[in-house]
Order: sequence, then structure tokens, then C-alpha cells
Amino acid sequence: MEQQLDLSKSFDNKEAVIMQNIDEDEIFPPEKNNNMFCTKKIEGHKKTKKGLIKMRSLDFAKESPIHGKSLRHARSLSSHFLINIDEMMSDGDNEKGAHISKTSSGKMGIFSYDRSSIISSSISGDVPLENSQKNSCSWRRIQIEPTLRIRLKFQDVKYTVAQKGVENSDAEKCILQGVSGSACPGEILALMGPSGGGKTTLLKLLSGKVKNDSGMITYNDQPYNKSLKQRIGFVLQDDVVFPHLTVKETLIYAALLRLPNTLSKEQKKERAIRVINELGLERCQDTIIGGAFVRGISGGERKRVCIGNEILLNPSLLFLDEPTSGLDSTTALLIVQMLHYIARAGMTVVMTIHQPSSRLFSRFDKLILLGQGNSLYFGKASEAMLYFSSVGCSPLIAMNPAEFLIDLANGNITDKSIPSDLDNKFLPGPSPSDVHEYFVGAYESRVTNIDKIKLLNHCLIEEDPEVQSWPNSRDSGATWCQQFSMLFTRGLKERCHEYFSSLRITQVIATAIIVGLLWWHSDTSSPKRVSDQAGLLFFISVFWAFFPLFTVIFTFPQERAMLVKERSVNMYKLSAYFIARITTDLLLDLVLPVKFLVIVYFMVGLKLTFTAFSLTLLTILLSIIAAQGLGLAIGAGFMDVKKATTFASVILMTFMLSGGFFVQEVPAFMSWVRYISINYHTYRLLLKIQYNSLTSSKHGKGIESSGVEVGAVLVMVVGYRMLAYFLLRKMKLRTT
Ligand SMILES: Nc1ncnc2c1ncn2[C@@H]1O[C@H](COP(=O)(O)OP(=O)(O)OP(=O)(O)O)[C@@H](O)[C@H]1O
Repeated sequence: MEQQLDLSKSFDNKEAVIMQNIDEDEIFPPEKNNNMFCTKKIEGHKKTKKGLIKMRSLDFAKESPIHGKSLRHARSLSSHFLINIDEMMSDGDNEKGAHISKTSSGKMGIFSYDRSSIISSSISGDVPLENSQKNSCSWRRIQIEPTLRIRLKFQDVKYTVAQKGVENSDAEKCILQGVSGSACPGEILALMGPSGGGKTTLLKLLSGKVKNDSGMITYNDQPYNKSLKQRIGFVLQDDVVFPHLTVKETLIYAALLRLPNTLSKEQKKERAIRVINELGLERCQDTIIGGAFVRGISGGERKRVCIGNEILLNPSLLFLDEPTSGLDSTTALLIVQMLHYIARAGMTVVMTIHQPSSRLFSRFDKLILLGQGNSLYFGKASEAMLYFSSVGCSPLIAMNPAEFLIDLANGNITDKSIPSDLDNKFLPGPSPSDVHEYFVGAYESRVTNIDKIKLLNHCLIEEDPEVQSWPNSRDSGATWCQQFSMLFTRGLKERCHEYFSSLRITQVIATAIIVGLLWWHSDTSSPKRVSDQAGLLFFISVFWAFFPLFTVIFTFPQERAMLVKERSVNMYKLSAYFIARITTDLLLDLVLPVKFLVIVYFMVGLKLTFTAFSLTLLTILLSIIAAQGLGLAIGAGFMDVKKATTFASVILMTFMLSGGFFVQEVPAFMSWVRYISINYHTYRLLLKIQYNSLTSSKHGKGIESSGVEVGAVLVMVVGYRMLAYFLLRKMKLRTT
């Protein structure tokens, strides 16, 4: 069958298209041809391993006026095809042949690259011209420095978990039932299958995050060891990034924290900028990432940032869990195209995917089709359809190969021919589980052991001696102090939005004004008025315990995913993170209380001396620091926002009630509670500052011994933080 290779600009700039039987006039209508589109036509032939290919080059005038429907049609067509040829031109001749053979397979119903589908998707504007051109060009620049090339091999991998919540406590669920495969440097291995098929579990096992029960997983024929940790990049299904940092900040901080100290700070930053350029993120580098409540970059860009985070370190193995989930087909294709280039730069790429489009499917080198934890196919992705056809199952209508394979893994045989032994054996027809069993059996029996061994061992790695001599371990080069300073500045950037949000400022200022108006120019002229003022001081002590506590209580539960991810690759020491975190919170939480007190103090007419004002401010700040410690400890203890806030409200209510304002005479068996109450100590300190001369009044009992209160709050400041750190360490152990 004759193939036509049509170059839409020139052979030299490598922007060309593959077409099948599309008339030139159809793409470039005559009136538009005359209207400066096609200015030069070259025809020729090119010899490839797959045979002789007829080639045509059409030169265009560059600045064409855009008007009319057919003109837009022509533009979108050429942009669509650019992607295909971009791939062809980036690879060797062998690949070109392979690609063309895949395209020609479309005629056999294997790949549905038929003309109508191409044209309709182009017309619908599937790939905007500017973007596809820009992105395909920028991704072609991916030139990762040499990395240790790792061949991944796994045989008969099994994984079982204990089933919780079933009567028989020994019940186990078999998630993977002997899966084998391999992936070589330069390849993309796709793990495909229906939801719950075991893809993520297999990915975690292969990346060393989870230990397999039985079977063998090797990396260049060696079992997993800790030094591999730094050679493995893992992109999670849910993006774990700080929403308020820009793309550039995110990658620069990652580079500063993760790259070894043999590189200078400037070199690390340069590396981050290079990754930004390689991934085509220049346009959005100064935009914040965004999240659920704040708009930022697009989903595809965010995914690229996550991939950039990993390729910064130039890993040998890159694992990605559903990198295209939630993305439209065009963005998904661009992401996989990018992974294709990353793989070609020498990495071994393994990814899970649910239901790729046919264009996306064609980018995979190898495929494992999983169904209920069983391997239904392992081999070249391009041969999957042939394999299923050889076991008697083919699509009866034109079908996306990925859709066909997922259907089979689900036991769905609608619109497919089925083998006669399956059809005859089960009447009125086979159930999904019969179909599943048939294909599991077919894979076991038809793919002989020799075939399997051939597939597992097909690549030999010629190692670059320079790379082989690299040290095995590439632990974070940053010193403790560098880690602290980077985490501190990153924390300040990330959290200042939250601390100084207009809502928060309004909340504090509005409360201050209301309090000022309610206690307007209060005095101590009568016991009743003293009691009123004591009420104000008590309110201040409660407010500045609740407010900071409920701000920091979310810290660790919210940052848990990030913490686990970053700690799992030894990005920094837990102590550096913890100290940086509490220092940031401390600084950020000290601004609003000052504003609050300046408003309240003078409105309500408290003791007008500099000493009294300064001591009141210091007392409030001390209370805030203690409350922050308690909030951090509760957050770290529960690691769950709902549980933590429920527990915190009970604790704070107890502290408030035992704080000495509501109840003076507490029963002896409950009197100890006041000593652990932050409110009790701060309230007493505030009273002492204001009414030093009134020690014999209603609140005077024992009030002069301020050293005890200060000491008690200081113990809480340190104690709660130590508790938080201890709980955080335990959390780390639980999650690895
Ligand atoms: N720790 C566990 N305890 C109990 N069941 C588990 C555990 N881990 C995985 N499973 C079960 O194993 C099966 C496979 O899970 P896995 O997450 O690997 O599937 P998947 O193919 O990645 O699915 P999806 O595409 O929906 O993410 C599921 O049925 C899941 O509920």
C-alpha cells in the first residue's frame, strides 16, 4: 500500500505530516492555493525499511491572511499532523518505519487513524495550531544529561493484603497474581486495565514503595536497595504541590533542596530554569500553581510541573500514576508525547493509564494489560491487537485499540468476534468472568515461556563508563542550615497569603473594633466596672488562644501528603522542616495581635503606660506561641482535620472554663485542670499587669507571683512543640 508523506513547510525544518489518501485539494482548496498558501511543491521518494515512501513538500507563504472557513480548516489540519511527524523526525529511521507501519495498520482495523477521524478532530479544534507548534518544538529540546540506565525486570510478582472488616480475620485479598514484564531505558511501559485491576499497586511495587510478597523485581539484575531511591522518580496521581507558589518558585525550591551540593546555588537554579524550558512552561512560570480554592495554572501544566519536579534529579526510572487523568485528550497526548521524549533521552518510563485515546496508545512501547490482578497481555503495545486476534478476538467495528483492550479486561465482548470454544462452551453466552478466565488461560498457555523470557531479556545496556562511575547515593546535598533557610522562605511565601488574607485581617480588625466599642473607655471606679474590665482581659486571653490554635491545627494534616512525598526522597531532615515551620508560623502570627491590641488598648482605656502596654502585648504573644504549640501537637496527633478540630474545641472549652473567670472555687479533684490551661495563666498575667495595686480585690488571690505563670506558659511553649515533633516522627514511621 502506498503511503504519502506530506511536508507542510520543508524537509529541513521538520514540520511535516503523515497522510493517507487525502487529496491535496481537499486540504488546501484551489481558491486558497491561488491565494498564496501553496507556493512550491516538491515530490520525491524515500527508502525506509518498510519500503518506498512517496514524499511531497508544499512550501507556503508565511504571512497568510486568515479569513474564511476553508482556510481555518487547512490551518487546523496541518497543526494536527505536526505532532505525528514531530515524533517521526525526532527518532531514528527505524522508528519512522515503525510509525508508518502503525499508521498503515489503521487500514486493518488495528489503529483507527482513518481520514474522517483525523479531519473531524482537527476541525473541532482539537489541537490549537500555536500551542501544538510551540509545545512540540519546546519539548524537542529535552536533553537530559547522561543518567545510569536501568533495566527493570519483574517476574511472577504477587501481592496480597489482609482484608479488614470481614468476619474471618485471616481473610486475604489477592491483588496481583503473578505479573511479569520488563522495561528498558528509552521505553515507555504502560500498565493498562480497568479500575481496580491492580495498576497502582503494581506501580508502587515496581518503584520500591511497597514490598512484594513473592516474585522477583530487579533493577539491572540487582534487587531493590536504598541507593536506588534517588534514581527513582514517582509522580503521584494527585498532584502534590503548594498552591500559592509559582511554577518557577516550585521548581527552584525543589532544585535547591534536592540537587547535590556539588552544584552551586546558581547552577541549581539554572537547572530548574532549563527544566521549565524543556517542559514548555515558560509562559506560565510566574503564575501560581493554584488549587481547589485559588485559580492557577491549568491541569496539564500542573502535571508537567509535577513531572518537572521529578526529572530535575535526572532519575533513571520514572513512574507515573495516571498522569493523564482528568485531562482532555489533547493535553493528555501532549503529556505522553513529552514522556516519550523523556524516555528517549535514556530514562525508563513506567506509567499507569485508564483509557488512552488511540493516538496516545501509539506512543507506548510496551504494554501490560491487567484484569483483576492477572496479566492478560505483556508485550509490544503495537502487537497487542495482533495477539488478541491470534486468540480469536478482534473488533467487529472500527475501534480505538485501548477501548478494545479495556473491554476485554472487563470481560465485555460486545462488538467483538469471540473464539468459538468460548462461544460454544457457555450458552446463551459467556459471562464477563468466563471471558476473563479465558484470556488469563490463553495468555498462560499461548505465550510460551521462551517468548516470555525473550521479552524479559530483550535489551542489553551499554553503559557509559562516566555514568557508571557515579556515586550510588545521591542524597540531598543541602546542609541542615540551608534546608532550614529554604524551607523557611518557602513557608513564608506559601503561607503569607493565608495569614494576611483580607478575610483574616477583617476578622481581627472587626473583632477589635467591636470589643473597643463594647468596653469603650472602661475604668476601675467601682467593683462592677473592675469586673467588666476583667471580663475584657479574659476575653482577650481566650481569643488569642483560640485564634492561633485553629490556624495552625490544619498545618500537618494539610501538608501531610507533601511531607511524606518530600521526606520519602530524603529532600530534607524532619527537624529542619519542623523548626522552619514553627518559625514561619511564629513570625506570621505576631503581626495581627499587635494591630488588635493597638486598637483595643486605647479604645477601652486600659492602663496608659508604656510598660503596661508592652507587658500586655508580650503576654498575648506568649499565649499565642503556646496555643500554636498545642495546635501543632493536636494536628500532628490526629493528622485528620475533622478529628483534630473536634478534639481541640473540647480542650479549649475545658481550658476556658477552668481559666478562673467563670468559676472561682473549683472542686479539689478538678482544680489541677487550671494549671494546664493556657487561659488561666495568661488571664492572671493580664490581671497583674493592669491591677498590680488591686491585689487584695476579688481577683487578687496569689496574683503577685507572676513568675509561676510565665514559667508555666514557657513550659507549654516548649512542651507542646516537643510533643508535636514526637508525633510527627511517629507519623513518618506509619506512612513508610
Ligand atoms: N491496602 C489495601 N487494602 C485492601 N484492598 C486494597 C489495598 N490496596 C489495593 N486494594 C484493592 O486492590 C485492588 C487494586 O487496587 P489498585 O489501586 O492497584 O487498582 P487500580 O487498577 O490502580 O485502580 P484505579 O484505576 O481505579 O486507580 C482494588 O480493588 C483495591 O480496592
